Amino acid sequence: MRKKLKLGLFGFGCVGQGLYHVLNETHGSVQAEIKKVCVKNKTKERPVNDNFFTFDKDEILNNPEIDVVVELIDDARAAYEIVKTALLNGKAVITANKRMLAEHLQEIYTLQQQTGLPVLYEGAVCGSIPILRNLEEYYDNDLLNSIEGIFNGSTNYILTKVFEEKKSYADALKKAQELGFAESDPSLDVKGYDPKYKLVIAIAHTFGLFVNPEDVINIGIDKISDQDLKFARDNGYFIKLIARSFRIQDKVYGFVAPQFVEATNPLASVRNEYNAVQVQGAFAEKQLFIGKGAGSYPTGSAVLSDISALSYDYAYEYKKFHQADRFEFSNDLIVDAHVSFDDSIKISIQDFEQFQSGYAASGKQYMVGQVRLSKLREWSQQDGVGIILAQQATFTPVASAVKTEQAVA
Ligand SMILES: NC(=O)C1=CN([C@@H]2O[C@H](COP(=O)(O)OP(=O)(O)OC[C@H]3O[C@@H](n4cnc5c(N)ncnc54)[C@H](OP(=O)(O)O)[C@@H]3O)[C@@H](O)[C@H]2O)C=CC1
Ligand SMILES: N[C@@H](CC=O)C(=O)O
Repeated sequence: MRKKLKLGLFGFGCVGQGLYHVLNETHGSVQAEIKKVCVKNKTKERPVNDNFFTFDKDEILNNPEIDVVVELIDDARAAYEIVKTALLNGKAVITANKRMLAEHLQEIYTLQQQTGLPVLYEGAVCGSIPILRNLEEYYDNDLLNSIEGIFNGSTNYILTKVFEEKKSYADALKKAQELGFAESDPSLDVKGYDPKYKLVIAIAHTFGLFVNPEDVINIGIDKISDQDLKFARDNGYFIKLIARSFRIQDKVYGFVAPQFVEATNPLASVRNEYNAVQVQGAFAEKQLFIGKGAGSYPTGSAVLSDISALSYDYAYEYKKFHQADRFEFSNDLIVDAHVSFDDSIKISIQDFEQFQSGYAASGKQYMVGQVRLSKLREWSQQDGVGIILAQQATFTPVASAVKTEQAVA
C-alpha cells in the first residue's frame, strides 16, 4: 500500500517551483500534498497564494502533520540544520543540495541509521538522470570499476555555446543563470566545485567510500582560453568538464577537470545542460546514462521520483558501504595534461614526470606531458595557469610509475 505523504517544502525557486508544477501535473498518481512552503525573502512576489508560505522554519519542522521535509534551498549551511532537525523530529527528508550532502554525507548516513528515517537525494546528482537508485539497486552485485561523465549542466551549456556558437563566456554564463541552471554562486559551477560535490556523493554509492570534498581535486572551465578553443577546433576535439572516479586495486581515485575529447567520444555529443554518466562494471562493462542535468522541471521530476519512492518506504541501503571490500581514497596519480601559463609563472620541464612538448606564443607558455595530480592542484589554484587533460589521457598510480622506473634502471 502506498502512503499519502504530507510534505513541508523549503525553497520555492527554480527547483521548488519545478517540483510544485510536476507534482500538480501528475494529477494524484503520486499521493502527496504540499502543506506549507518555507522561503526567506519577505518582499518577493510569489506565483501562488501567500497563505501557502511561511518564513518560520519551525512551522514545518515542528508540525506533527508533516511527515516529509523536502529541502530545496540554495544555502548549504541552513540546509544542513533543516535536514538534521527534520530527522531528529521524526520526518523523512528529500534534498537536492549536493554541497550540503557532500560536506555531511557520513553524518547524514549515521543520522539515518540512528533515526531509522530515510534521506533521498536523486535530484542532487546529475538532475534528471536516475543514477543513485541504479547504483544502489541495479548495480548492487556488480563490481564497479569506474563512474565518470559530465556532472554539471551550466558548464556544459557554457562550453557548448562558446565552442559551437562562438558566444562569449560571459554571455553564456549569464544565460545559464537566467535559465536557472547555475548555482546562486556560479563560481561553484565554473570552478568545478558543483560537479565535485556530485562526484563525492556518487563515490559513496559506487565504492562505499565517504570522501571529504576537500580531498578531491577540482579544476574548472574558468581558465580555458581562446587559444585552447583554437587548439581543440584545429585538432577536431571538444572540451568537456569531466568528473571521474575509478578504482585501481584497493585505491579509489577521483577528480574533476576539463579534458579534450575526440568527436567519436560519446561525451562529445552531450550538449547544453545535458549531463552524462558512464558506469563501468566488471561484468556489465560500459553503460551510459544521458539526461538533463539542470533546470526546473528535470530536477523537479527527480525530486518527484524520490517522493514516489518514499510513498513505498524506499531508503538507500548504502549497499557498497556494507560490502566487504574496503577502499582507500588517493590522489597519488600521474595524468597527461596540457598546461598553459603566463610568462611570469615558474613552471618548468622538471615539474613534469614525463615532458612531451612545449612552445611559447603571445606571452604564454604551453607544456604537455605527464604530471602528478597534486602538482595540478597546486597550479590550478594560481591565477594565470590553465589546465586541460589530454584526449585519451592515461592515469597511472604514482607507486606503479616508480616501480616501472626502478625496473627500467
Ligand atoms: N537549479 C538547478 O538546476 C538545480 C539545483 N539544485 C539544487 O537545488 C537547490 C535549490 O536550487 P534552486 O532552486 O536553483 O535555487 P534558487 O535560488 O532558485 O531558489 C532558492 C530558494 O531557497 C529559498 N531559501 C534560501 N535560503 C533559505 C532559508 N534559509 N530558509 C528558507 N528558504 C530559503 C529562497 O527563498 P526566496 O524565494 O525567499 O528567495 C528560494 O526560494 C540548491 O541546493 C541547488 O544546488 C540541484 C539540481 C539542479
Ligand atoms: N548548477 C548545477 C545545477 C544542477 O545540479 C548545474 O549546472 O549542473
